[in-house]
Amino acid sequence: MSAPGAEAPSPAAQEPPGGALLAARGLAKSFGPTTALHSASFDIDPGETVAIMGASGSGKTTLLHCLGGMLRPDQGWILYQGRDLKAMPESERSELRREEFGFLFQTGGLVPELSCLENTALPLRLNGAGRKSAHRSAEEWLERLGVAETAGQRPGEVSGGEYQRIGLARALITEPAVLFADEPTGALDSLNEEKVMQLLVTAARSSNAAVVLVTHEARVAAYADREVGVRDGRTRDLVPGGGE
Ligand SMILES: Nc1ncnc2c1ncn2[C@@H]1O[C@H](COP(=O)(O)OP(=O)(O)OP(=O)(O)O)[C@@H](O)[C@H]1O
Repeated sequence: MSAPGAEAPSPAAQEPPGGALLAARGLAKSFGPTTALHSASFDIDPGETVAIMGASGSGKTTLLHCLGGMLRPDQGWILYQGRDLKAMPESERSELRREEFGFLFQTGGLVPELSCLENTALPLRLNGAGRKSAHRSAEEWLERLGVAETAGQRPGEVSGGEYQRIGLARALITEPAVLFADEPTGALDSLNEEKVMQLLVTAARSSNAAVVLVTHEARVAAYADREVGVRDGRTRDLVPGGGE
Protein backbone atom coordinates (compact mmCIF):
# COMPACT_ATOMS: atom_id res chain seq x y z
CA MET A 1 0.00 0.00 0.00
CA SER A 2 1.32 3.47 -0.89
CA ALA A 3 1.90 6.04 1.80
CA PRO A 4 -0.64 8.85 1.60
CA GLY A 5 1.10 11.73 -0.17
CA ALA A 6 0.27 15.42 -0.14
CA GLU A 7 -1.49 15.12 -3.52
CA ALA A 8 -3.58 12.06 -2.75
CA PRO A 9 -4.71 11.63 0.85
CA SER A 10 -6.77 8.51 1.42
CA PRO A 11 -10.47 8.96 0.64
CA ALA A 12 -11.34 8.04 4.21
CA ALA A 13 -9.66 11.31 5.21
CA GLN A 14 -11.46 13.35 2.60
CA GLU A 15 -15.01 13.97 1.38
CA PRO A 16 -15.57 13.91 -2.41
CA PRO A 17 -14.62 17.42 -3.58
CA GLY A 18 -17.65 19.64 -3.95
CA GLY A 19 -19.99 16.65 -3.83
CA ALA A 20 -18.76 15.35 -7.21
CA LEU A 21 -20.42 12.19 -8.51
CA LEU A 22 -17.04 10.75 -9.48
CA ALA A 23 -13.74 12.09 -8.20
CA ALA A 24 -10.14 10.91 -8.48
CA ARG A 25 -6.82 12.14 -7.16
CA GLY A 26 -3.18 11.23 -7.69
CA LEU A 27 -3.85 8.38 -10.13
CA ALA A 28 -0.74 6.55 -11.32
CA LYS A 29 -0.68 3.53 -13.61
CA SER A 30 2.21 1.73 -15.27
CA PHE A 31 2.29 -1.10 -17.77
CA GLY A 32 5.67 -2.75 -17.22
CA PRO A 33 8.27 -0.06 -17.93
CA THR A 34 5.70 2.34 -19.44
CA THR A 35 4.13 4.86 -17.10
CA ALA A 36 0.77 5.73 -18.68
CA LEU A 37 -0.44 7.93 -15.80
CA HIS A 38 1.83 9.87 -13.44
CA SER A 39 -0.58 11.94 -11.44
CA ALA A 40 -4.09 12.38 -12.75
CA SER A 41 -7.03 14.03 -11.06
CA PHE A 42 -10.62 14.24 -12.18
CA ASP A 43 -14.05 15.38 -10.98
CA ILE A 44 -17.45 15.17 -12.62
CA ASP A 45 -20.85 16.29 -11.36
CA PRO A 46 -24.16 14.55 -12.07
CA GLY A 47 -25.34 15.34 -15.60
CA GLU A 48 -22.09 17.09 -16.55
CA THR A 49 -20.14 16.34 -19.76
CA VAL A 50 -16.36 16.55 -19.41
CA ALA A 51 -13.96 16.04 -22.31
CA ILE A 52 -10.54 14.48 -21.65
CA MET A 53 -8.24 15.93 -24.31
CA GLY A 54 -4.66 15.13 -25.23
CA ALA A 55 -2.27 13.85 -27.85
CA SER A 56 -1.96 10.19 -28.79
CA GLY A 57 -0.29 8.20 -26.01
CA SER A 58 -0.82 10.92 -23.37
CA GLY A 59 -2.84 8.59 -21.12
CA LYS A 60 -6.47 9.49 -21.94
CA THR A 61 -7.76 5.94 -22.39
CA THR A 62 -5.87 4.70 -19.33
CA LEU A 63 -7.51 7.46 -17.29
CA LEU A 64 -10.97 6.55 -18.68
CA HIS A 65 -10.39 2.86 -17.92
CA CYS A 66 -9.39 3.69 -14.32
CA LEU A 67 -12.40 5.99 -13.83
CA GLY A 68 -14.76 3.39 -15.35
CA GLY A 69 -13.53 0.65 -13.04
CA MET A 70 -11.94 -1.41 -15.84
CA LEU A 71 -8.38 -0.85 -14.60
CA ARG A 72 -7.13 -0.61 -11.04
CA PRO A 73 -4.64 2.28 -10.63
CA ASP A 74 -1.31 1.60 -8.91
CA GLN A 75 -1.69 4.71 -6.77
CA GLY A 76 -4.31 7.31 -5.91
CA TRP A 77 -8.01 6.97 -5.30
CA ILE A 78 -11.31 7.09 -7.19
CA LEU A 79 -14.55 7.80 -5.36
CA TYR A 80 -17.91 7.07 -6.93
CA GLN A 81 -20.75 8.21 -4.68
CA GLY A 82 -18.45 7.83 -1.72
CA ARG A 83 -17.23 4.30 -2.64
CA ASP A 84 -13.54 3.79 -3.46
CA LEU A 85 -13.25 1.92 -6.77
CA LYS A 86 -9.61 1.09 -6.13
CA ALA A 87 -10.41 -0.75 -2.92
CA MET A 88 -13.41 -2.66 -4.33
CA PRO A 89 -13.16 -6.35 -5.17
CA GLU A 90 -13.49 -7.07 -8.90
CA SER A 91 -16.97 -8.61 -8.49
CA GLU A 92 -18.27 -5.39 -6.95
CA ARG A 93 -16.62 -3.22 -9.61
CA SER A 94 -18.12 -5.39 -12.31
CA GLU A 95 -21.59 -5.01 -10.77
CA LEU A 96 -21.05 -1.24 -10.59
CA ARG A 97 -20.02 -1.15 -14.28
CA ARG A 98 -23.12 -3.11 -15.29
CA GLU A 99 -25.62 -1.17 -13.20
CA GLU A 100 -24.30 2.39 -12.93
CA PHE A 101 -22.03 2.94 -15.92
CA GLY A 102 -22.46 2.85 -19.71
CA PHE A 103 -19.65 2.45 -22.24
CA LEU A 104 -19.26 3.51 -25.86
CA PHE A 105 -16.01 2.89 -27.74
CA GLN A 106 -14.63 4.02 -31.08
CA THR A 107 -15.42 0.75 -32.83
CA GLY A 108 -16.68 -2.69 -32.04
CA GLY A 109 -18.50 -3.76 -28.94
CA LEU A 110 -21.68 -5.08 -30.54
CA VAL A 111 -22.05 -8.87 -30.64
CA PRO A 112 -21.94 -9.81 -34.36
CA GLU A 113 -24.25 -12.84 -34.01
CA LEU A 114 -27.07 -10.91 -32.31
CA SER A 115 -29.54 -8.58 -34.02
CA CYS A 116 -29.25 -4.85 -33.33
CA LEU A 117 -32.37 -5.12 -31.16
CA GLU A 118 -30.88 -7.98 -29.12
CA ASN A 119 -27.58 -6.09 -28.79
CA THR A 120 -29.39 -3.02 -27.48
CA ALA A 121 -31.42 -5.09 -25.01
CA LEU A 122 -28.39 -7.05 -23.78
CA PRO A 123 -27.39 -4.87 -20.78
CA LEU A 124 -30.96 -5.06 -19.43
CA ARG A 125 -31.00 -8.85 -19.93
CA LEU A 126 -27.66 -9.13 -18.09
CA ASN A 127 -29.18 -7.13 -15.24
CA GLY A 128 -32.02 -9.67 -15.01
CA ALA A 129 -34.81 -8.03 -17.06
CA GLY A 130 -37.26 -10.28 -18.90
CA ARG A 131 -36.93 -10.67 -22.68
CA LYS A 132 -40.19 -8.90 -23.52
CA SER A 133 -39.67 -5.77 -21.45
CA ALA A 134 -35.97 -5.55 -22.44
CA HIS A 135 -36.92 -5.75 -26.14
CA ARG A 136 -39.66 -3.16 -25.72
CA SER A 137 -37.19 -0.78 -24.12
CA ALA A 138 -34.60 -1.51 -26.84
CA GLU A 139 -37.17 -0.69 -29.53
CA GLU A 140 -37.86 2.65 -27.83
CA TRP A 141 -34.15 3.49 -27.63
CA LEU A 142 -33.47 2.55 -31.26
CA GLU A 143 -36.44 4.71 -32.27
CA ARG A 144 -35.21 7.60 -30.15
CA LEU A 145 -31.78 7.47 -31.80
CA GLY A 146 -33.28 7.25 -35.29
CA VAL A 147 -32.21 3.67 -36.07
CA ALA A 148 -35.46 1.72 -35.48
CA GLU A 149 -35.18 0.15 -38.95
CA THR A 150 -31.95 -1.65 -37.97
CA ALA A 151 -33.69 -3.71 -35.24
CA GLY A 152 -33.72 -6.97 -37.20
CA GLN A 153 -30.31 -6.51 -38.84
CA ARG A 154 -26.94 -7.79 -37.64
CA PRO A 155 -24.29 -5.18 -36.68
CA GLY A 156 -22.25 -6.17 -39.74
CA GLU A 157 -25.10 -5.07 -42.01
CA VAL A 158 -25.42 -1.45 -40.81
CA SER A 159 -23.43 1.70 -41.63
CA GLY A 160 -20.75 3.15 -39.32
CA GLY A 161 -23.02 5.99 -38.16
CA GLU A 162 -25.89 3.58 -37.47
CA TYR A 163 -23.51 1.24 -35.61
CA GLN A 164 -22.46 4.02 -33.21
CA ARG A 165 -26.08 5.06 -32.64
CA ILE A 166 -26.98 1.45 -31.77
CA GLY A 167 -23.92 1.37 -29.47
CA LEU A 168 -25.18 4.57 -27.85
CA ALA A 169 -28.68 3.08 -27.39
CA ARG A 170 -27.08 0.04 -25.76
CA ALA A 171 -24.88 2.21 -23.51
CA LEU A 172 -27.81 4.30 -22.29
CA ILE A 173 -30.56 1.67 -22.01
CA THR A 174 -29.79 0.98 -18.34
CA GLU A 175 -29.99 4.74 -17.64
CA PRO A 176 -26.44 4.86 -16.30
CA ALA A 177 -25.29 7.64 -13.99
CA VAL A 178 -22.07 7.94 -16.03
CA LEU A 179 -21.50 7.31 -19.73
CA PHE A 180 -17.85 6.67 -20.66
CA ALA A 181 -17.23 7.42 -24.34
CA ASP A 182 -13.75 6.78 -25.78
CA GLU A 183 -13.31 8.51 -29.16
CA PRO A 184 -16.97 7.67 -29.94
CA THR A 185 -16.82 9.33 -33.36
CA GLY A 186 -13.21 8.50 -34.21
CA ALA A 187 -14.22 6.18 -37.07
CA LEU A 188 -16.94 8.43 -38.53
CA ASP A 189 -17.03 11.10 -41.24
CA SER A 190 -17.74 14.66 -40.12
CA LEU A 191 -21.47 14.52 -40.91
CA ASN A 192 -21.98 11.38 -38.83
CA GLU A 193 -19.66 12.75 -36.15
CA GLU A 194 -21.95 15.74 -35.72
CA LYS A 195 -25.13 13.60 -35.69
CA VAL A 196 -23.75 11.10 -33.15
CA MET A 197 -22.36 13.83 -30.87
CA GLN A 198 -25.64 15.75 -30.92
CA LEU A 199 -27.58 12.59 -30.11
CA LEU A 200 -25.09 11.59 -27.42
CA VAL A 201 -25.22 14.93 -25.64
CA THR A 202 -29.01 15.28 -25.96
CA ALA A 203 -29.76 11.70 -24.85
CA ALA A 204 -27.31 11.89 -21.94
CA ARG A 205 -28.76 15.21 -20.83
CA SER A 206 -32.35 13.95 -20.92
CA SER A 207 -31.41 10.95 -18.74
CA ASN A 208 -29.19 13.16 -16.52
CA ALA A 209 -26.17 10.95 -17.25
CA ALA A 210 -22.72 12.47 -16.71
CA VAL A 211 -20.45 11.91 -19.73
CA VAL A 212 -16.69 11.28 -19.60
CA LEU A 213 -15.65 11.89 -23.22
CA VAL A 214 -12.16 11.00 -24.44
CA THR A 215 -11.17 12.74 -27.65
CA HIS A 216 -8.25 14.40 -29.38
CA GLU A 217 -10.59 16.46 -31.58
CA ALA A 218 -11.34 20.03 -30.44
CA ARG A 219 -14.53 19.81 -32.55
CA VAL A 220 -15.79 16.90 -30.45
CA ALA A 221 -14.61 18.38 -27.14
CA ALA A 222 -16.66 21.49 -27.94
CA TYR A 223 -19.80 19.48 -27.08
CA ALA A 224 -18.58 19.17 -23.47
CA ASP A 225 -19.31 21.55 -20.59
CA ARG A 226 -15.66 21.47 -19.56
CA GLU A 227 -12.30 20.18 -20.78
CA VAL A 228 -9.48 18.45 -18.90
CA GLY A 229 -6.14 18.09 -20.65
CA VAL A 230 -3.79 15.13 -20.29
CA ARG A 231 -0.13 15.42 -21.16
CA ASP A 232 2.43 12.76 -20.32
CA GLY A 233 0.04 11.15 -17.85
CA ARG A 234 -0.71 14.38 -15.98
CA THR A 235 -4.03 16.21 -15.99
CA ARG A 236 -4.78 19.91 -15.99
CA ASP A 237 -7.91 21.99 -16.52
CA LEU A 238 -8.19 23.60 -19.93
CA VAL A 239 -9.83 26.87 -20.80
CA PRO A 240 -12.79 26.05 -23.11
CA GLY A 241 -11.75 26.50 -26.74
CA GLY A 242 -8.20 27.31 -25.69
CA GLY A 243 -6.66 24.00 -26.77
CA GLU A 244 -3.46 22.74 -25.21
N1 LIG B 1 -2.27 -2.49 -21.82
C1 LIG B 1 -1.16 -1.80 -22.06
N2 LIG B 1 0.04 -2.41 -22.06
C2 LIG B 1 1.17 -1.69 -22.29
N3 LIG B 1 1.22 -0.36 -22.50
C3 LIG B 1 0.03 0.30 -22.52
C4 LIG B 1 -1.20 -0.37 -22.29
N4 LIG B 1 -2.20 0.55 -22.34
C5 LIG B 1 -1.60 1.73 -22.60
N5 LIG B 1 -0.27 1.59 -22.69
C6 LIG B 1 0.72 2.65 -22.93
O1 LIG B 1 0.43 3.73 -22.05
C7 LIG B 1 0.56 4.99 -22.69
C8 LIG B 1 -0.76 5.73 -22.63
O2 LIG B 1 -1.72 5.02 -23.43
P1 LIG B 1 -3.24 5.47 -23.59
O3 LIG B 1 -3.89 4.48 -24.47
O4 LIG B 1 -3.82 5.71 -22.27
O5 LIG B 1 -3.08 6.87 -24.35
P2 LIG B 1 -4.13 7.71 -25.20
O6 LIG B 1 -3.91 9.13 -24.86
O7 LIG B 1 -5.50 7.17 -24.97
O8 LIG B 1 -3.66 7.40 -26.68
P3 LIG B 1 -4.51 7.32 -28.05
O9 LIG B 1 -5.12 8.68 -28.26
O10 LIG B 1 -3.49 6.99 -29.08
O11 LIG B 1 -5.54 6.24 -27.87
C9 LIG B 1 1.04 4.68 -24.09
O12 LIG B 1 2.45 4.79 -24.10
C10 LIG B 1 0.59 3.27 -24.33
O13 LIG B 1 1.42 2.61 -25.26
